[in-house]
Amino acid sequence: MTSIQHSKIETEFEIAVGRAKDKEYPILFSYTEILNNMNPLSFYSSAKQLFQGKRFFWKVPDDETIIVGLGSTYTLQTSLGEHRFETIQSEWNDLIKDAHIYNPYNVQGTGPLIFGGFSFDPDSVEEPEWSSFTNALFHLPELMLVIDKQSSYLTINIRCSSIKDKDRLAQLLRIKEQILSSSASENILKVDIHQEEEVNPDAWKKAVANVVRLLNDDNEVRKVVMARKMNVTFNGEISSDHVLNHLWNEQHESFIFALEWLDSCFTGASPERLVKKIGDNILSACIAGSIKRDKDEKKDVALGQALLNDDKNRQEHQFVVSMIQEIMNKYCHDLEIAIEPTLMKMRDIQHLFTPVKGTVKNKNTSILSIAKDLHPTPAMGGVPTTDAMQIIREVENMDRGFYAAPIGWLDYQGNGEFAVGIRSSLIKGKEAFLYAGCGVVADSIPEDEYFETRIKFRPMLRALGGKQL
Ligand SMILES: C=C(O[C@H]1C=CC=C(C(=O)O)[C@@H]1O)C(=O)O
Repeated sequence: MTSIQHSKIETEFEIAVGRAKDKEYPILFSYTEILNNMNPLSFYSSAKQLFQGKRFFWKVPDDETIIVGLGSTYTLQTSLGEHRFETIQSEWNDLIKDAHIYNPYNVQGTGPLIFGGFSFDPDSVEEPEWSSFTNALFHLPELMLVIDKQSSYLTINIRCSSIKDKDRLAQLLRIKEQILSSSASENILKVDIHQEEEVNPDAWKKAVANVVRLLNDDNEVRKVVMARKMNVTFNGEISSDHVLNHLWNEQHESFIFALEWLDSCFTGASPERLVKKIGDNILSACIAGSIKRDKDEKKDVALGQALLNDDKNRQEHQFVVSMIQEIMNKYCHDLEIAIEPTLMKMRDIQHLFTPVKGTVKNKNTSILSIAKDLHPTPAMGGVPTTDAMQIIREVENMDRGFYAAPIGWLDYQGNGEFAVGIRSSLIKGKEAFLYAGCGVVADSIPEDEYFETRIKFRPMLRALGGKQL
């Protein structure tokens, strides 16, 4: 940054401090500038010692938007389950209400933005690995890189109350210079797997069989998504840096995310967008119904055709379409939902996919309201939702934590995007906890569902250096 730009940021900072003094409470100062090209993984890794525990990474399919955050000038969180979406929205509104924002670029993601996620079920019994995560957790980063269609932008955020906070600004500017001049990237797996363990697979298959029985006996409950866990231990501390590198190299079609919090990192490569809101435009996606891939192209096409024509998978998928359609109709006009699903092909698996598009009826609708109403879709919970959630609590015997729940960002202009945190794991010290689930309906076969979840573990397991299941 040149000295002229330095003085510009200082001038803007002083305006923010002046406002904080007038208001007699801290004010958010946010300053965005354009950068020369910056490798997002280097950005994530380069100031690791300073920011570890408070970093995030977000990349959408085909690399169109990448957002990387370092540090947290403010952490928004709530341990309460009730009103957690509203709590985050109102805290965020309070933060940006009087903010002093310098952002001359009309580019998605630039300017102040919070990144984070929610737990799947606030009423589930907490397991120790998730103890530091609350029911909603978002970072407002101190330094943030946004890459949008090849251009890079840097946003600095500071909550300031007096001119003394200029020291933090000076520090962040120094750190920024160091980051921009370094080319740190940690792409080599430095630790080895000590042990890989699928947690109680036989008990899980029995639980699936019990749920299938229940679905056949009960006229009300139609679908329950059942998930299971793998525990992987390493001979050293595992870091999200190299895991992200692997995911990026291998999962181009996915949303790649990492949310660090203290000693843990929730990370994954999800195919599934929950909701995106840019201006008045809303996007969502119905993804449910799965089959494996085959290296032989002809066999792969045949598998895809079999999936498209399979009644059980079409039923699983239709539950998701109906629910998302109902919710989106509440918020949107001009709703467009394809009549027939198509195939979404990922490296390890293919899914039935129906895209959803609409225009928001009320300009002031918060993306968090839509996310709240959509969560959990029948691709993550079941039908009807309340019964399915209760069954999951009773039979799954596991704390899903942030797995299968909304993860993503929202900005100061009401834009944002959330995916569902599947194909994911929680990394903590020398351990990683991997999660995978599948839709169980009346004619599900437990052994097939078990095999499907094995496939769904693969992207994460490979990124961690594990043996192919
Ligand atoms: C719950 C998961 O997948 C969901 C998303 C796509 C397809 C699914 C299925 O075919 O069952 C699941 O509903 C998971 O990957 O852990």
